[in-house]
Amino acid sequence: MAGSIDQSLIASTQQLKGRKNGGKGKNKSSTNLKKDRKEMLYGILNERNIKQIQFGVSKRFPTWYGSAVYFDPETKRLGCSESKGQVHCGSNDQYWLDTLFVCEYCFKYTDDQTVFVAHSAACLFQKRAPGKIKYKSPEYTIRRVKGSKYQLFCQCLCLFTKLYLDNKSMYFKVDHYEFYIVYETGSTKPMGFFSKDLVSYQQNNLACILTLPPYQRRGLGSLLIEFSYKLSQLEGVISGPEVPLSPFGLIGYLKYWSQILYWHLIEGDLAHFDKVSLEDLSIVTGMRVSDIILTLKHLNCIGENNQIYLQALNTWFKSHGAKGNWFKLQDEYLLIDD
Ligand SMILES: CC(=O)SCCNC(=O)CCNC(=O)[C@H](O)C(C)(C)COP(=O)(O)OP(=O)(O)OC[C@H]1O[C@@H](n2cnc3c(N)ncnc32)[C@H](O)[C@@H]1OP(=O)(O)O
Repeated sequence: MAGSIDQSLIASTQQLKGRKNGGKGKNKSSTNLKKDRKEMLYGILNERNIKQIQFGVSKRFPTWYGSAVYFDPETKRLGCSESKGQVHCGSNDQYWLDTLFVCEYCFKYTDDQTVFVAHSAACLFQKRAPGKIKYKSPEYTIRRVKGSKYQLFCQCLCLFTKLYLDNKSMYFKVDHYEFYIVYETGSTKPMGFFSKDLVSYQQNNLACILTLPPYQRRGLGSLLIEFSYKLSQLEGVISGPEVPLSPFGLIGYLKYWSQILYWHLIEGDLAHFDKVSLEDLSIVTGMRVSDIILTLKHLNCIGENNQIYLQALNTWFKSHGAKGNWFKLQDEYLLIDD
């Protein structure tokens, strides 16, 4: 049964590769052909085409964005066109599919509920999550999953992510990425992740981050961002996320960066300095100077000549009541030995 889910994915991957390597489009102008290819490759769609996700047996939620990558472009059917699943909407309808069933352990997908139920009961990742534990507190565990080792898992995760993130489009070439996946300690259900490009020329510490919709606004995004900085600091690099950030990415990062800057300037190691430069802040926090400036501007705490207004920073923090609970990550639970 699980094999049927695999076939679905593999079929759509092959179709995509076929397009990338030449496609068909015999009578189309080269501009249209280029546009078609790009859309196929990145799954770009202007509107949502899958109405909702059945995630595991008990969670159901809407998609945020469309993605063509799951589908055969001609039939708009999932993966290969032999699917016996749902009747797909007509070409005038917004939705190509009403419900995509996604395994909450491995992210394999199908449009056939029977296949899904059988797979859910047998999924190997339900018993044992992939990858190596890099952080384990009583509350949360973060595992590093190498794209080169768990290719299908990472590809399925990337495909799923596209439904919640418009501006990132890496699905199949996962070999050069590592994925850091957060679980509740003792559970094998992924709650969120970030990916990291192993050959990032900009030395980004994070390529893409997603907290799965049922688990958002619990501090997991902040935990993962903090972990990404911990990794880059251990590597001895000043770093930050790949840009552009999505609107939610920007909100999340600004909140995290504001807290970090506040802590270092008001409570931490820089609190007793008379004068602090942006470079000092960058060294201490591991943040890029550009991200520090962006954050201080957002907080209205930076003047001409990059002078930092500590009083304004204090006022901002008092009004936002974010005292205490500065760091979500606890160093004693880190398991980073390689
Ligand atoms: C480099 C990149 O990858 S950019 C792409 C970022 N990813 C995405 O846009 C994918 C879809 N979005 C998400 O997955 C999530 O919204 C994330 C990853 C951005 C944040 O994940 P979460 O686990 O919800 O973050 P967390 O709970 O730590 O929230 C951090 C802060 O972000 C802000 N925030 C997060 N979600 C929202 C929201 N829906 N509305 C308003 N503010 C929000 C809040 O300030 C929040 O703090 P608070 O809850 O104390 O007020």
